[in-house]
Amino acid sequence: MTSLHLPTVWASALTAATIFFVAAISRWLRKPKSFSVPMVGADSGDTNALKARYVQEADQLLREGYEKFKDAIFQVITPDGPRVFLPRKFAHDLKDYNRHEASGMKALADRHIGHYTTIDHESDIMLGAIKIDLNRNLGTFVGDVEHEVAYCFETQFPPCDDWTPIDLHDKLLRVVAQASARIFVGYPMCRNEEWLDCSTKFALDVMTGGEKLKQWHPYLRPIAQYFVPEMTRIRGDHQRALELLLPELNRRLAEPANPDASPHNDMIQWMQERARKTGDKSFNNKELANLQMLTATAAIHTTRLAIIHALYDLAARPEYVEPLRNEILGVTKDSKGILQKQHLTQMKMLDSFMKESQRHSPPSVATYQRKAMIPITLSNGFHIPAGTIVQCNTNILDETPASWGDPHAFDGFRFYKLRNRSPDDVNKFQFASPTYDSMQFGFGRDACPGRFFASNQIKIILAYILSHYDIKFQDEAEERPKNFMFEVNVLADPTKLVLFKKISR
Ligand code: HEM
Repeated sequence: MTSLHLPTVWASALTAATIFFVAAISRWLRKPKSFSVPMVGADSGDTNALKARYVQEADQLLREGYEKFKDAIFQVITPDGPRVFLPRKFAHDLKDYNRHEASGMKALADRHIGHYTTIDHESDIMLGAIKIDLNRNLGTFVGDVEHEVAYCFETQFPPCDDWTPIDLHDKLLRVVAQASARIFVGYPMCRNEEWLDCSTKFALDVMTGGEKLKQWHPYLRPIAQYFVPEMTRIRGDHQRALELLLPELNRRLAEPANPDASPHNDMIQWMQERARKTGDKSFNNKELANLQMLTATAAIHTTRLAIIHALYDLAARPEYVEPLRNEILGVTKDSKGILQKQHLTQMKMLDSFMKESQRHSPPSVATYQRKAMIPITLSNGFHIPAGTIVQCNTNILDETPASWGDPHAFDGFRFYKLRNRSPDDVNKFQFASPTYDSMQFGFGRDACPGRFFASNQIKIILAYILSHYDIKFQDEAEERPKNFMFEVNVLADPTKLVLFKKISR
């Protein structure tokens, strides 16, 4: 017996020793390049402690940078080396460069070592389908999404006849994924369990796999990727997505051609039409499946997080429930509770609450990040060499304009009041309006193209919850749970449960 197992034991020991040895060399080989700007926390002199602080409390480091250096550019030590943070005003300089000169997508891809995690894939077809087709059709599928949301709550949520604890991270992942899939891949694919599983897990594999692979020196990553399980899964996810989509694509192919109108109005259709019109020869079913995964990755987790933040804010501030519920009932009263596009536009209090929630809990404290694809010189003379990633310090609440009121208070109807100030302000303060003072969706021509869709999805889901459930924390006096940071990303506390109870009618 023992002799039979010896080779296995030796092989495992050798593999472990090799991994340890290669990882040690990997750390030793890494020589971070510094920039000639002041560094936050330099006086502490403890580089490892600074790196750990960046991972767990980047928001505080950026605040320290803001307080110490105010209008000046500074750098922060991170596990990936020093990173340059620009005061928010430099977003004005950067927005004049096009996406091939200063790229948000490339910055994101680099962050998650997109060459390996497969997200370094910029596609005009995908961007066009989101920026143009999705936004143009927003009004037409409010009812479809609402229907899918209702179906999801009926099938995925417990009855909630009495107060029932709900893990929002888990349940809302399903609701958002399915409601988004209704528009991305259409019905009945949006109810395909395997598709939902594949399209939601892919993003998690990209995040986790990327972080694990980043521990290795770039020279070693081509080999190290085979030691990271998530990297293997990512390769499998693409194949699985294609296999799952194929029956749907073949079913559509077999349908009789309709020269007047396609029976489908979804992202599959828009992507295929764009490829046909542009004659893009590289577009095939495999590429379509990849683009669907990328779209889901950009859409689902961001939207889910915004809803969780809003529900935490609502559970901690129950005084907002009644006015919001009244607004929803009021705007839908003539349509027997069935939502239409104009109802979403009319939900101005809800829109304001969402925006205030996002102001306090943005997706990231540095939402404006760009990779310089060419050398760039900022208006103060600071030179950004090609290949460098810079980001703006976009979430310093003290920089809020004085006319917005107390910058640190949570005022759920802050933007509702601002919108009512004058006709010019009606659009400026909407949830989906990125401005210099409100960069949660980025800024300029490359600001998030999915923000209008996200705004609708969030409203539909929150309106459903407010109309069907009461919600509260276990301990009613409980404060809003503190957010967690992972580097510059702001995450909602994943341990917190919210109690739901069906409203009796
Ligand atoms: C609450 C939900 C969402 C938030 C907070 C969010 C946030 C962001 C941010 C901050 C950016 C970077 C913008 C910049 O650097 O200027 C971005 C880019 C992007 N988002 Fe979103 N997003 C959300 C939902 C969505 C949805 C639903 C989709 C797809 C339907 C989407 C697709 C994209 C794409 C494709 C980009 C890259 C745009 C480009 O580089 O031109 N996002 N998003």
